[in-house]
Amino acid sequence: MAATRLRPYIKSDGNAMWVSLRTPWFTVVSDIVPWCPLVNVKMSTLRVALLQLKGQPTKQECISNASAQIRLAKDKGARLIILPECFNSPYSTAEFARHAEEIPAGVTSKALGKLAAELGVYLVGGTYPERDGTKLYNTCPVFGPKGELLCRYRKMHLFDMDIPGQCTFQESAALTAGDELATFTVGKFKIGLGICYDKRFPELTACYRQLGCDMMIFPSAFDPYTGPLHWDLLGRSRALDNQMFVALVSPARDPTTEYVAYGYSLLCDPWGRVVCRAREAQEMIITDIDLQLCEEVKRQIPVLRQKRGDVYELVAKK
Ligand SMILES: NC(=O)CCC(=O)C(=O)O
Repeated sequence: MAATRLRPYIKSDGNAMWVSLRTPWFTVVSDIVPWCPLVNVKMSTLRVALLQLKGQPTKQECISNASAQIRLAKDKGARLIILPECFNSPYSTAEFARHAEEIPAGVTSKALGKLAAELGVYLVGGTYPERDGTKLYNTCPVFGPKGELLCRYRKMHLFDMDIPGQCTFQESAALTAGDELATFTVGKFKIGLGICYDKRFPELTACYRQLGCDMMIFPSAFDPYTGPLHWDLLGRSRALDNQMFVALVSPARDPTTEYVAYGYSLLCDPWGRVVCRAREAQEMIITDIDLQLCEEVKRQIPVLRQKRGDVYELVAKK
């Protein structure tokens, strides 16, 4: 029997399927090839995994734990996989220098790049302390499916907070602040990067919106004191203001560490809804996000188009 020649067909609900080349566009349903791997894969969707990882005693163990979870995420079909802030070292100003490494020459970048290439995924490497000459940064690298470093984002707003008796942290005592936005694309998705405290600065996410991003990713290690009040609120606000998806990815909560991270990693949609959320322990949350939702919300509530550029303006200087 002669092999059937196929072409992709996108249904009105956005789902894609293969159909015979001979099939007229309007009679497609009767001619579906049932075993086709494209069936039920929406061209506008992206499967995202948020890995809420538990810290481990050594850097090598952190990398091994992350690698095992990344493999699991790939098995579940994730194309974009996100790790938390400071996933391979303690979140501590006293420890940053000891754990810092060059990016992408260091051991963590090499391991993540190799794994991204082996699995063919986009891997947002959470953050780890980066050494560049005499300077240290809190940096989020992104590796593409060929293992290449797609971009890096250096935390721009350093976490200097002092709530006596609750949380005192001075990241600026140990680190230099970055001053560049960083974006990458996965299919049709343009994605912007920030790190934890950065989400308190609405202008930053708005700048990414101006660049055309439909998703923001914030590897984070939020404090358990501010977490219950501000974590959801900030994620949802950035999503709603900018009509985009927002992923907040935390380490698992571990009460035995000096700095305790909040946990509760979550993903918000352009309506400002929390789509899925982890609890406190190590956990993977995985979901499909759909670009059409951004388009729909932008059409239905056109706040982005209705900004009054004649009265006020947001200017990205870099
Ligand atoms: N890692 C961070 O930047 C923590 C930010 C935080 O806890 C906050 O309340 O903001």
